[in-house]
Amino acid sequence: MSSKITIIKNGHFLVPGSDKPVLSGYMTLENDLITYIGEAEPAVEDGAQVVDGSRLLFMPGLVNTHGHTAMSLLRGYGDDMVLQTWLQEKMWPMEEKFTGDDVYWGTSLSVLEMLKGGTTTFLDMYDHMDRVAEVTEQSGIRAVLMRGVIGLCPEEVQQSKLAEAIAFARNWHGKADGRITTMLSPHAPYTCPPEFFMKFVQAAHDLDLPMHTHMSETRHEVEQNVADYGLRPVAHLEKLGMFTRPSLIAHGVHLNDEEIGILARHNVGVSHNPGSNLKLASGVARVPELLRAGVKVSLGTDSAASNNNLDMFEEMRLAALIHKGVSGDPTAVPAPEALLMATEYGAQSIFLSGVGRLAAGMKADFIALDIDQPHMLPHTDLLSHAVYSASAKDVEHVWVNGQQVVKHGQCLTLDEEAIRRKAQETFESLLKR
Ligand SMILES: N[C@@H](CCSC[C@H]1O[C@@H](n2cnc3c(=O)[nH]cnc32)[C@H](O)[C@@H]1O)C(=O)O
Ligand SMILES: [Zn+2]
Repeated sequence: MSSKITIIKNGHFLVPGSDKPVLSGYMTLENDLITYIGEAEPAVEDGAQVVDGSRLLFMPGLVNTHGHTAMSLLRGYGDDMVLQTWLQEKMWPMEEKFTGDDVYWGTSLSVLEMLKGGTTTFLDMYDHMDRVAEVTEQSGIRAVLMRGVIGLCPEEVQQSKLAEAIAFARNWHGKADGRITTMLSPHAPYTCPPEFFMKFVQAAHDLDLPMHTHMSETRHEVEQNVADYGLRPVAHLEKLGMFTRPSLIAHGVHLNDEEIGILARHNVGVSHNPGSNLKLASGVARVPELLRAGVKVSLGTDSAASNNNLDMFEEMRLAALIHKGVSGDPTAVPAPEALLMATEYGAQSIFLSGVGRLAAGMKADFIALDIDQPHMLPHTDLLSHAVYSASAKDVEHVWVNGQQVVKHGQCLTLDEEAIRRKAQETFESLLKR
């Protein structure tokens, strides 16, 4: 098969953390990989597709490291309540009715929103995961998928959920041209009893897979964990062996210094979800302290039912702003760090190598923003604009694994009209069931 070669000319490219964080020049792609990025014009081969990059800002695709995509169907269905009430009174009763088809359409809605908004990789912890994998295959997006498991049920049900999680992780790891990888994810220490949680740890060892869970999201959770097990959640999960596996925890809002030390020592990543944490009044995670301790902090939206959108630009901006406000230090989480959290650190924290940065040899997962709009001018510092001024609506083009999936704001891989109609119909039918 002949190679597909693309050259982007006269663009601006974001390379946070490098000597030239805003580079003006050229980028070339060959099939699924970036083969060159630099100021000098590379030789163009015959038959290469040429993209005019002027008026566009190219940056790595955003990596959303925590979410429950099908819950977009419940966007706006439970606002202004704390986590436990929101879960028990609003989310769980509705989710109990979700069929595979519902998850298919809810996930399609989310993936459409994410791709159009510049997210090229997402993590999903949910149910009916075969259908989530199906949407991932069709849409061209990259995903780290796992069957989330709540263990507040009889032992036989626990066992069958665990078996399902294992089968899913085994079947789909490396599928869709390598765009899908898998992990194992007990939902949370407060929904999975210790012996059950440990079965996931054992399975993760057997399958050599990383682990993911919700942890230390609310003060109530921490107090309850101490009351039930005599330990705060971090020490509890350490004791259950989770951190003997490569791990990522979602939220980590309520952590003391000792716990931050434990996470750093075991190289455990934290998916920071500022929008969801603010909306559910869970609190503000100690991100500057986590970063200072060397913990890999990435960004996630959580579901659209607690956010209420999947705009990773908003998450990046929130992360860059709230920690300044809370600490009184304007240098807390500066723009390049927020951008790294949304890209390179994100990829690393979900164990994807070769994703998250514009560099030769990396996967061609990148996006282009329209920088000709009033809120993106003048071009003082385009990296600053990407973090402090931009939003999902500015995304003009998106490539994943070398394939263009969004062109001039239109998704090329999904049937947008069908998704719009089905999302509305599905929500209405859920209300009647
Ligand atoms: N229904 C599954 C479990 C699904 S895992 C994903 C779960 O996470 C829940 N969820 C969504 N956001 C949050 C959050 O911020 N904290 C804790 N749980 C959440 C969501 O309602 C969903 O039930 C079972 O059979 O065991
Ligand atoms: Zn969650």
